[in-house]
Amino acid sequence: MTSSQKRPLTLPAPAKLNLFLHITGRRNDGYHDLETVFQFINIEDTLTFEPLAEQRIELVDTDSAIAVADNLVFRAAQRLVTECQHTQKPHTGMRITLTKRLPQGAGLGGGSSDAATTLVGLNHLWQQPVETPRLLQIAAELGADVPIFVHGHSAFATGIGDQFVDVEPEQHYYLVVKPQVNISTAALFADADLKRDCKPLPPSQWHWQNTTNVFESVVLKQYPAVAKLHAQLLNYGPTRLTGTGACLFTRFANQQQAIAAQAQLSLPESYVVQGQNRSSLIRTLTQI
Ligand SMILES: C[C@](O)(CO)[C@H](O)COP(=O)(O)OP(=O)(O)OC[C@H]1O[C@@H](n2ccc(N)nc2=O)[C@H](O)[C@@H]1O
Ligand SMILES: Nc1ncnc2c1ncn2[C@@H]1O[C@H](COP(=O)(O)OP(=O)(O)OP(=O)(O)O)[C@@H](O)[C@H]1O
Repeated sequence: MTSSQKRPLTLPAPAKLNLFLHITGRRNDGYHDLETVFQFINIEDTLTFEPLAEQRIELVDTDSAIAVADNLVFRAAQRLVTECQHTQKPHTGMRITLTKRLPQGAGLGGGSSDAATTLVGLNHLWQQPVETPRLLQIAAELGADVPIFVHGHSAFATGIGDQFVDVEPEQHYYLVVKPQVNISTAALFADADLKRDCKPLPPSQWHWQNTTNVFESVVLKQYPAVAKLHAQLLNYGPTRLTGTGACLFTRFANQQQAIAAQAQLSLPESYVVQGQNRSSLIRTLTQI
């Protein structure tokens, strides 16, 4: 480790939207094959990495709601330590301070992005002990949404959401609204009403009009509060669920229109954001 890398390093963990989300089949391992377009947005958690003299991982979490051992940051860091031990690559102890800003259970991938920033950040600080293809495998073991944040570019994804063809969707503004409901990802994937037989689309042929989020109809049926918000937002522009929810996002041509809609509506938690085709993590790392 060079002397400059002994200083604390702060890296972003941005959120994503699923611009659409189809299920093309059910697999034998309990997971589903998906088709989705991931686009990053400019709201993020941050993680600060400070090397420690001792060989241990310490997590300082400003959101005490998640037990340290369950936190995806801690699990990702421990997983990378194990990988370095197996391959006899050098690594040092680290204090990681997580500052949460992204809502949880939102379909914005906050926990997954925190895990990816941990993998990428530690791999950077430890002088790249793990090659990118292996880092992507480790990411997928931590959660289906983690690999896209390691990849760091908007992509049409297949597999469990871990096989990528880069795309450049228009960088619209979105009003992202978090309804006050808690939705279980695993329960929604198990729902009997879920459409699981979408016809595969070539990556170049997806657009808003010929796609949907297959979870949307299930969520709107089960959660009247989300259905009501969805109906209100539709008056302002195309509106869709991200991931398995709970967040809805409405597309706008410019920031002013999104801010005006946010001001007119009496919303729970909401954010005006811009789509980004390179993640803030990758943009930050290329500047270091
Ligand atoms: C819905 C999405 O957010 C779309 O981006 C992701 O597919 C969900 O990714 P995630 O939250 O990282 O999900 P994981 O923690 O890996 O999986 C939670 C549960 O969702 C189900 N699951 C998840 C992803 C997938 N492709 N098929 C599934 O069936 C499985 O039952 C799994 O046990
Ligand atoms: N660092 C973390 N930040 C947020 N959630 C975490 C974290 N570590 C573990 N979790 C757990 O992961 C669950 C999912 O959180 P997350 O914020 O990633 O949801 P999400 O936005 O719905 O993500 P996804 O789109 O991947 O389903 C939470 O219920 C939480 O208990």
